[in-house]
Amino acid sequence: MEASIINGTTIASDLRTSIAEEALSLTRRGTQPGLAVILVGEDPASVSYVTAKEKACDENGIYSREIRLPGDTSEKQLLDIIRDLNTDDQIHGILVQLPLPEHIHDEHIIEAISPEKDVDGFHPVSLGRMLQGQSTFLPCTPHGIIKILEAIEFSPSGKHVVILGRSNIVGKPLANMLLSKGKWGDATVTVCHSRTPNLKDHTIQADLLIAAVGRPKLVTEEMVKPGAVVIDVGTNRVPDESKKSGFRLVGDVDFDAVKKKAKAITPVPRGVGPLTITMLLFNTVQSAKNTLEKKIQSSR
Ligand SMILES: Nc1nc(=O)c2c([nH]1)NC[C@@H]1CN(c3ccc(C(=O)N[C@@H](CCC(=O)O)C(=O)O)cc3)C=[N+]21
Repeated sequence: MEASIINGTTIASDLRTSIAEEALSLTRRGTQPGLAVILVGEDPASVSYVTAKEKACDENGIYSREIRLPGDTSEKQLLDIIRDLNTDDQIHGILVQLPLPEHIHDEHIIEAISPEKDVDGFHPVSLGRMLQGQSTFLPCTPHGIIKILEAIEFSPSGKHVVILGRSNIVGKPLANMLLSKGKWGDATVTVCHSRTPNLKDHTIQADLLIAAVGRPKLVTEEMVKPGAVVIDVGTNRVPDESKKSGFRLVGDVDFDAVKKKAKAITPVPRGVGPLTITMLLFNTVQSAKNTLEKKIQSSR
């Protein structure tokens, strides 16, 4: 039997309905959630992601402020802008689109964002809180993957999950979430990476296989256990002359072959991507809620 194709767009739009309701309710109470998106340079992929994030804000009643800076912006200039946003009452979330130009250190920028506005969940404070199971902003892509698992009613508890990729934004935080105690954790987790020999020996054991490495068709049919759930986080742009844009988006999984073997699989596009943006909206609304809560506390 062929795998069911998980529709990320549908799952995302269901979640966005309640996010938009919360945003409206906060707005009525005088605190419209606001997101600042900073883009340095003109990388076409980054430009299109940033545009998608702003559109999603508009559609769900979240104020968005786009800050586009030239590619030769200095680290100091960028840090000054972040410091202003940290104390800006209209802004509850700050997102600096990665990757940044070579001359800017990602870590310096991420650490300058107030953890209270770190809606990407990349700040060391956010990651530390997550590691200890404290409440915090969860990184959007791993959190989105958990939402997909909830939607398809796949509980990772007691299952063997194999993650391909050890990035700070997907592989590492996701491994931690699936490992943590509770319904959407309690998994046995294996993390593989570019130095793992014999990948297939690991992937073939996976009840849940998650590919987040950025290599088209890395995951082939023979690497997948029959009946596994496969989540494809890859967003690789490959040249395609038949497209107006000149490229096509593909994941890390050989979709057409693997769908014959898996129980369920996410496509690219319209798989994980829409959930990533949704969880960014979720965190921004949560941050506005925290702000309002503090306002109420201090006026008592
Ligand atoms: N500070 C920061 N935070 C991020 O969250 C962040 C980042 N930097 N840098 C780049 C990556 C990538 N990323 C995506 C978000 C949405 C889609 C998405 O919605 N994709 C659509 C299609 C998009 C298209 O067609 O171009 C889909 O898969 O259906 C993809 C990728 C967020 N990132």
